[in-house]
Amino acid sequence: MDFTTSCEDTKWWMFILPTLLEIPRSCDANLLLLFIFILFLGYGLLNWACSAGGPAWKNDRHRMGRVPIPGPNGLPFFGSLFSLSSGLAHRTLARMSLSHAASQLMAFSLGSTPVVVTNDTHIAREILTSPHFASRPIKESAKQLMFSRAIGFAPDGSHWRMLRRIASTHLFAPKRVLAHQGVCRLECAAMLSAIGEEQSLKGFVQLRKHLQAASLNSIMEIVFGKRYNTTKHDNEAKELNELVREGFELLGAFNWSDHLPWLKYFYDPFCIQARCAALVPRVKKLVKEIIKEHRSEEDQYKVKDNLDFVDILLSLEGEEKLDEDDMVAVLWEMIFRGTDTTALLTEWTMAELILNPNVQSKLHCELQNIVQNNSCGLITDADVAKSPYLEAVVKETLRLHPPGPLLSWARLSTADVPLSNGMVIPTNTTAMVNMWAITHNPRIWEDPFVFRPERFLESAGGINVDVRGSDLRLAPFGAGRRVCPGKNLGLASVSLWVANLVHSFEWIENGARLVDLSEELKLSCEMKKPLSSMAIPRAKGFFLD
Ligand code: HEM
Repeated sequence: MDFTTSCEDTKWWMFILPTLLEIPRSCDANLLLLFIFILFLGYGLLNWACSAGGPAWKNDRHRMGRVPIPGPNGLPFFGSLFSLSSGLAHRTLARMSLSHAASQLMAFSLGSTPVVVTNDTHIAREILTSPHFASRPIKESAKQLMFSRAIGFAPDGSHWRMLRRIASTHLFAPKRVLAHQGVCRLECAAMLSAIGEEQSLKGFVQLRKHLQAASLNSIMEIVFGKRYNTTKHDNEAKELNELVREGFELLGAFNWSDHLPWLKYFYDPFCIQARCAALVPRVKKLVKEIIKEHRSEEDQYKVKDNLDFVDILLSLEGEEKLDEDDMVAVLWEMIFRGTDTTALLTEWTMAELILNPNVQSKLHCELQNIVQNNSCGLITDADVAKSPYLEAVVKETLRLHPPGPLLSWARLSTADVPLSNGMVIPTNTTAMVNMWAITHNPRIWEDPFVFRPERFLESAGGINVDVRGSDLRLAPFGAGRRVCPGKNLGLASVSLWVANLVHSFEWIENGARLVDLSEELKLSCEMKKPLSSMAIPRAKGFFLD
């Protein structure tokens, strides 16, 4: 059936509708309103009925290429909003793609937002590396929380390129990541000590809060040059913790009015606008205070050898010089992005190691062999680099539990983009890559739901996959020019922490609270039930100094 013709053929009804309804000239306001409503409804129903992909794909936008993009119609006006506003969107989308035979590309509507999603490595590469997908759609909360001025949401252009260059050179370059490892090691030692204490006091450990404290402290030291004691009563640390948590909640919340713009005048169930408006002045106050402290030591950053990111931003000259609000946005984003992902990836890894004690013992053995002659007790970055099994364990966790199953932040097309499969993604379309569906595809990964690090060990017949964006079978950090700039820092921190956690303790399932791998999708995908486990010290005392 040709939908185009049927659509055009039916539209003439809208023009004779008033005659059919025989509206008298003197109709009262109520009748007029009813008439407008019927017209609106009729128009919505027509658009919905005629477009694969739902109401946002009206005017046959899904048919712009040689091959039309398949997808569900969803509901009139709302499209697939109800299916995707809660729960695990990556799993729902994977199911929807399957039922519409749309694994290469599926079109759907989130209210008035046209969206495509792919589960295919080739199409994913085309989207992620296309210069016409180098911008992102921005949520209202992200805009209000100043993220449009920072790297993650800044539109493709000279400002974004400059920010990225500054961050890549001064924060994420391999030399800088190596320099940051001293900080991560310090935080790691403090974390091990706190874990040992909790185990001896309670007989079990709730790991998440230790990981969150370690990652927040590390990133604070790298970015602000400040070390907080989040476990003690430090008011600034408490305030910072609250700001980060509130920000996560606001950015992670599904905001209906992002997709139904008219709704913001009537309905804001999570009070997102009001909460953002209350959060921004608190963030500005805290970050500006830190900038002020750095300014008062201005001549020092010219002679300090280990500069933090505030020092770097303050030292910029000429066209690179940022105004204070831009600096606040960039610094705030780094704290934000650097805290959550590393902590939750470490938690997932430890959960898998507890459920797979044979993998944990094998990893422990390898680490033991590496650090035989190491007297300091802690595993160092140099040791980590010698452990292929550790690398395989982290990769396997990234495959089974990618922290951003839909690559966290989507992309936006800035032109009509023809794909190699004959489909065309029209301009102004939100594009997502379902990395979770790719990493669980049985045609790509044997036994995709089984935790088996050996699949990444060449010595055991496995494959060597680069997770940094060049191989789309496993690209948890995205790919292309907007690939995660913090990937090396993230991987280095997670590897160091996992190595030390396993080297210092034997992790055993807590009989009273079994490990539950249920997911919860917020800004990132985390364990729904925080991990609780027994951590039995392997050697007495060294981490309690
Ligand atoms: C395990 C750790 C991490 C994971 C899994 C992760 C994942 C991601 C993903 C999937 C993206 C989107 C990429 C794309 O669109 O192609 C991203 C972007 C980004 N990430 Fe990460 N990330 C991690 C750690 C970090 C860290 C430690 C930082 C900074 C301290 C960071 C900063 C950023 C920034 C600034 C962007 C936006 C880049 C842009 O739009 O140009 N990430 N990350």
